Amino acid sequence: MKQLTVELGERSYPIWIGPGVIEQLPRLLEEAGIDSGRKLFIVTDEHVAPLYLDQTKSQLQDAGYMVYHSVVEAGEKAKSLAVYERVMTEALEAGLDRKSAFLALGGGVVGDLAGFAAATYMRGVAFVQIPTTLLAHDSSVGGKVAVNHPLGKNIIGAFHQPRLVAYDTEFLKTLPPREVAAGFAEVIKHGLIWDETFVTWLEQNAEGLQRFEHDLLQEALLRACSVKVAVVSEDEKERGLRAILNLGHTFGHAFEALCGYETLNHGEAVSIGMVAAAMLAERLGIASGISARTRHILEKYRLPVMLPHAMNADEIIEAMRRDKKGEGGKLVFVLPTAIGKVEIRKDVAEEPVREVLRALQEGGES
Ligand SMILES: NC(=O)c1ccc[n+]([C@@H]2O[C@H](COP(=O)([O-])OP(=O)(O)OC[C@H]3O[C@@H](n4cnc5c(N)ncnc54)[C@H](O)[C@@H]3O)[C@@H](O)[C@H]2O)c1
Ligand SMILES: O=C(O)C(=O)C[C@@H](O)[C@H](O)[C@H](O)COP(=O)(O)O
Ligand SMILES: [Zn+2]
Repeated sequence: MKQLTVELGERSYPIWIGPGVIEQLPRLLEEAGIDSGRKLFIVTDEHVAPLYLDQTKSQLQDAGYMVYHSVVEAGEKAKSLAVYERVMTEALEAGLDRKSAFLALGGGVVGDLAGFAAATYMRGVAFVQIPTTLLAHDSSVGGKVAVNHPLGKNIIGAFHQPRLVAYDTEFLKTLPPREVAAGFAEVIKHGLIWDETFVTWLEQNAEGLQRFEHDLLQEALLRACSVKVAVVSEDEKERGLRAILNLGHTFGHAFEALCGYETLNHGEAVSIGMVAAAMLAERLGIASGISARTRHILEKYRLPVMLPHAMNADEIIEAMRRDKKGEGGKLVFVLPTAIGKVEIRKDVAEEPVREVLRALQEGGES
């Protein structure tokens, strides 16, 4: 197993990646200062629970922890205030105190939800990420935790860093193909914002990576997580640099919200959003020839590059004006200037954005 470290002074923490990490969990918890004898509260979802909850729970119980759990519905709908309230009720009923810890066993939905519960339970308790999706190489690192509001993605949230990320890559073997593709959207994003050589490597190894060939998968996760680690270690609370991790997300979050968090999953919405960002950059004259390559790599990973059905442009723009990166309702985008390089553009005019939205629904551009 390999280790990366998020460097945040006294809140620094390790990310352990590899097959069999879960068997080391009790030791890793001890090393993170979460001693046996404490109460642990695992939040997981209805797909992950039958696969990995018993195994995880019994290892922790054998090591002397008192373990409780909550199983939430699968999918984005669980990132809601209603589900958050239920999780809090169950944690209170289990008698969790300030020395207890929340463990997120699942994908980004469970990670964001459990993390927000941990950030707010008795004003904040310890939190551990045990990611089970490919996409969660991104969501489990960096401490952004949140639930959604019908009017906006991740609007109710906090920054609350985990004490530890324990990423057992064996868990990925049961992921459905659609979720594998969604995970690659954020892997590709980490290349597009930071490192053209990583993008080229992802293009060259697309088949082997999608078959989850061990060495390739390990390398992809380490390279993608390293980008996230570098950015978060420099700008934990998104005062500046961290916003680059939002490539494709101004568009993507609006698409997700307007689908009622149903038709498109996060990775798919970000995929279309990254194509939109590349097209917008070309229209604004800050990049050329990048949208075709962006579209091409995403298609290689079986990701959508067009909106699946008609969406109202006024509503998309209204949702984008509520994006957390913006001030005073201005349209703010992370835009590529080349493959591997991005910049943040504040106060983008509406017309080029509308043109891009039209092209995304009508057949795109060559
Ligand atoms: N906090 C962050 O920095 C950050 C970063 C990226 C994304 N996110 C958030 O993450 C969420 C998306 O995460 P996701 O794509 O992991 O979605 P998810 O958590 O909904 O998981 C996707 C699906 O896969 C199932 N699943 C999970 N692990 C499995 C496994 N090992 N085997 C079989 N099925 C499994 C789940 O039950 C679910 O149906 C979004 O809400 C997004 O906003 C947060
Ligand atoms: O960690 C970050 O910062 C990111 O932007 C990573 C994104 O992939 C992720 O979807 C994040 O939750 C978006 O954050 P938000 O602040 O735009 O809600
Ligand atoms: Zn994302």
